[in-house]
Amino acid sequence: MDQEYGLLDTDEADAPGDEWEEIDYSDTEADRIARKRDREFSQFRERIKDADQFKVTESVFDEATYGALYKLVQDGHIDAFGGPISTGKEANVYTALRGDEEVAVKIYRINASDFREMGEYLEGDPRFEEVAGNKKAVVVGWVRKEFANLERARAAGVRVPEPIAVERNVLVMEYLGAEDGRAKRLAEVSIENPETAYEVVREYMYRLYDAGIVHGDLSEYNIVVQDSQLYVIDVGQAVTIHHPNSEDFLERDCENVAAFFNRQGVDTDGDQLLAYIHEHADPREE
Ligand SMILES: Nc1ncnc2c1ncn2[C@@H]1O[C@H](COP(=O)(O)OP(=O)(O)OP(=O)(O)O)[C@@H](O)[C@H]1O
Repeated sequence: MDQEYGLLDTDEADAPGDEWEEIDYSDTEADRIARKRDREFSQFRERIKDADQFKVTESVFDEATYGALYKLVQDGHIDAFGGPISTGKEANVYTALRGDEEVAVKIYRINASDFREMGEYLEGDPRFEEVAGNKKAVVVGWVRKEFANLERARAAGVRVPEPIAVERNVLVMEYLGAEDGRAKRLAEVSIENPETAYEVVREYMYRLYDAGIVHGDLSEYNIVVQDSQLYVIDVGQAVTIHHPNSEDFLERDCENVAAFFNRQGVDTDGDQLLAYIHEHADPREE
């Protein structure tokens, strides 16, 4: 790990001498605790704002995002921030430390997110019925959906990053790495045995569908390789089979995946892959 981490010490406000200046004896104990917490939070926010690794991507953070990061630090899910792994349209992904384990932190930008489109992906999902056309609620629902989809995919036997914590628009998950940084996307590596890789991805697609979900954006860009194993990422937009377009999404995923492996020399196409999944799966209806 040669990544630079900005260590976060949320106890800094406890430094000797710090707590005596502002004591007002008319305060209740609760007032004093609240003021101390406010002070610690603003110090935390200033440190994050000043941190070099966030300067390039500073537009990520609205006030409530600082609050979410602070909560994750206090709850012990993040101890130090590393650098950015990816700056996407809707979310940025950073490395961070949790104890001495490296984790990935995906931060959705409430303002930049195309929440109308996101809202469409929540449609028909019984787990997120209560999320209406409210932008913040949609983004927060989306992140919770990504967390829940990661859990469901894992339970179905699909390799995905282990979800660790979710707080408002921030998701903490297992970091997938290689010797020289983040794990490479399938599109970035030369595949030794495309036939086997195809069979693994086909099995993953079948298992997801059997568990009642469809990825909805599956391609060589959302499958990564760590230690010769394939992992599916970016399951935020994955829908349950209740979604009115779930079959169209499955068909599109099959087209994209089959086209990629076809270019690698595997004799397949979208129709064959779709037929395989339909033939083998008995989707769960919950
Ligand atoms: N858990 C992880 N471990 C390591 N790298 C990750 C992890 N999650 C995401 N990444 C990296 O960050 C990139 C973006 O992640 P992801 O696809 O989840 O976000 P996104 O904002 O939807 O991206 P995009 O806008 O490019 O579709 C991935 O292609 C991958 O390289």
